[in-house]
Amino acid sequence: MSFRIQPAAPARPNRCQLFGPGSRPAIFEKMAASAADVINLDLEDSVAPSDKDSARANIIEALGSIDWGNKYMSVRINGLDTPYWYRDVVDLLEQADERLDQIMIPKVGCAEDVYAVDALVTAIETAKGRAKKISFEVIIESAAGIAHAEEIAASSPRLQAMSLGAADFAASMGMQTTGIGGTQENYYMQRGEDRHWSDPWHWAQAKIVAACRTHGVLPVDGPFGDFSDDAGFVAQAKRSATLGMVGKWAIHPKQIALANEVFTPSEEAVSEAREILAAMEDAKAKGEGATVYKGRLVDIASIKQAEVIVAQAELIAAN
Ligand SMILES: CC(=O)SCCNC(=O)CCNC(=O)[C@H](O)C(C)(C)COP(=O)(O)OP(=O)(O)OC[C@H]1O[C@@H](n2cnc3c(N)ncnc32)[C@H](O)[C@@H]1OP(=O)(O)O
Ligand SMILES: O=CC(=O)O
Ligand SMILES: [Mg+2]
Repeated sequence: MSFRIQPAAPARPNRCQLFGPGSRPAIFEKMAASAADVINLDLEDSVAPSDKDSARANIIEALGSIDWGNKYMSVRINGLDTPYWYRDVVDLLEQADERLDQIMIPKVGCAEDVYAVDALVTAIETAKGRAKKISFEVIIESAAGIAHAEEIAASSPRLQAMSLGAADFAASMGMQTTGIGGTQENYYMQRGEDRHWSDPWHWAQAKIVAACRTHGVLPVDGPFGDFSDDAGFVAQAKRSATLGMVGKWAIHPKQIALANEVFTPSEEAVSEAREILAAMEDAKAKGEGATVYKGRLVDIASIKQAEVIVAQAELIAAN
């Protein structure tokens, strides 16, 4: 470890973030009754410009009137390049009750984008005497966002999570696809007759995970648009979990259980992790730093790997 210790990310479950348009209040009760850890009520791209004002009012009303249980409540505001975002922040902070936990800032391109929202939020919180300091999450979904991922991850003590937004990201990068996440037909390796599909999102996800882990922020995988393709969703989620992401968005209720399952360590993984910790305790008692577990090397680094899995399982069990 560097002399600078890696900060811990917020200790709350974030396996699934369920999205719903703020202009569709009929689904809010269903969102509240779902098994998602985080609820994202949307004011941005799922809301038509003519519905922005009513969607804002719907969300403010619903935050106060619906029983959201222990869900972490986030509202996605409009981007800083629009005329809507300041009104989103002002109305939410002035009118929404303390049930609002977080604001999601989309299309963040640099640390100053977060700074601008932080300044406005801080002024309103102080003026209104709001007891709870709200947190932020950001979406990396542009060329500038991914280029500046690390400075964005360090941009504000309010920042708790960072998602990859595959749809806008693809558009900003000029990628030849209209798919939202998942396998891309033309992204493959060919050897003779054999074709293997590669993962075009991998490098951006890895960059986001590194930026987040450096600064104690939760890395999250964004939307998977084809909600008829469960196997594709699960494969994408498993790749994200393997890379270190803690959760994934659901843009349809059927994706919630899939995300929860992938981002909850299996009983098998947890018991293996506990066995590794026990094997390393035995090794330590014998004055050894390395030993053999099921025919493979485990050493002091294995303790840290196993602890990641046990800590994830304990966090989920406690919530
Ligand atoms: C690229 C991005 O920015 S992604 C993030 C922004 N996008 C969004 O927020 C979109 C969120 N999702 C949706 O709006 C909707 O799920 C849609 C438009 C994709 C599909 O909606 P529908 O056509 O109603 O889907 P469908 O008929 O399969 O719904 C099945 C049931 O789930 C409900 N449902 C649909 N979406 C949601 C949701 N997001 N949350 C909770 N319940 C929902 C429906 O009301 C329906 O309930 P019922 O069985 O009681 O009638
Ligand atoms: O906002 C999400 C995206 O994929 O774009
Ligand atoms: Mg987007």
